[in-house]
Amino acid sequence: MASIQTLRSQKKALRSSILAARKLIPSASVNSQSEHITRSVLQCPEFKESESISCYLSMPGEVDTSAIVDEILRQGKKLFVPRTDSPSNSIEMLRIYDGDDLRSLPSGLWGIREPGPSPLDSGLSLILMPGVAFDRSFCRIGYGKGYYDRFLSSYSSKHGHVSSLLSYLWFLLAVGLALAENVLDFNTIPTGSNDWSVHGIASPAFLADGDTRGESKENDISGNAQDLTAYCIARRPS
Ligand SMILES: Nc1nc2c(c(=O)[nH]1)N(C=O)[C@@H](CNc1ccc(C(=O)N[C@@H](CCC(=O)O)C(=O)O)cc1)CN2
Ligand SMILES: Nc1ncnc2c1ncn2[C@@H]1O[C@H](COP(=O)(O)OP(=O)(O)OP(=O)(O)O)[C@@H](O)[C@H]1O
Repeated sequence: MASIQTLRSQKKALRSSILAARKLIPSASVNSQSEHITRSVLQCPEFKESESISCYLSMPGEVDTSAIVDEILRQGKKLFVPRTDSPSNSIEMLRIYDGDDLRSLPSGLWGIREPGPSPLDSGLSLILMPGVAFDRSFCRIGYGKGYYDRFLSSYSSKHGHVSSLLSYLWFLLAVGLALAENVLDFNTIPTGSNDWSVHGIASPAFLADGDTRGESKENDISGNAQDLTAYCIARRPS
C-alpha cells in the first residue's frame, strides 16, 4: 500500500491536472451537461423516494446544481447544503427552507454561498456530491480538504448504527455529479482508508459513445436504453 505521503502527492498531481483541464471546458458544454445530469437526477428513483436531500451549491466549472436545488424545494423535500468550518476542516449540512432563504445566502469560505447557523441535518437519504473527479470504480477525489470524507465518517458514526434487530438507520446514498471529462477510467484515483466511494455517479460519461444527447443508444450500465434521461446514472454494483 502506498505511504500517506505518496498518496497525498499522487492525489495532488491528479487534482491539479484535472483542475487545469477543467478550465478549458467551454461553459456551453458545462451548461448542457448540467441540464442532462439534472434531468437524470430528477427522475431517478433515489431522488423521487428521498424526502431529505443534501446538494452542494455549485461553483463555476462544477456541474450546475441550481435547477436541482430549486426542484428539491419546489417538491417540498428538505434541502440541506454544506457549510464549511475552517479550523476543523469539517462541513455540516444545514437546512435551506425556501427560495428566499437560498437567494439570500452570503458567500462563505471559498466564495461558495453558504447558510448561517440553522438546524443540523438528520435523516438525510441522498447526498449529491461535488468532486474534482470520479473514476469508474466509484472513487472520488475532491479539492483536497477531506470535507466530504470527514462528513460521511461522522454522519455514519452518528446515524449508521443498527437501531434494532430489523431496522438500519444507514440509508444515506451518495451520488456524485460529474462532467464527462471528469469521469476517469477504472482504478485511476488513488485512495486511502479515509476515502469514501460513492454509490452512484450521474454523468454524461455513462452515455454510450459519449453522446450527451442520449439518443437511442444502448447503455450497459443502467440497462435502460428506453429512458433517455435515466441512463446517465451509473450505480455501483451492490
Ligand atoms: N460547490 C461546492 N461546494 C462545496 C464543496 C465543493 O467541492 N463544491 N466542498 C467539497 O469539499 C466543500 C468546500 N470545499 C472546498 C475546498 C477547497 C476549495 C479550493 O481550494 N478552491 C480553490 C479553487 C480551486 C480551483 O477551481 O482551481 C480556491 O478557492 O483557490 C474549494 C472548496 C463544501 N462545499
Ligand atoms: N474521516 C477523516 N478523518 C480524518 N482525516 C480525514 C478524514 N477524511 C479525510 N481526511 C484527511 O483530509 C485530507 C484531505 O483528504 P483528501 O485528499 O481525500 O480530500 P478530498 O476528498 O480530495 O477533498 P474534499 O472532500 O474536501 O472535496 C487528507 O489528509 C485526509 O487524510
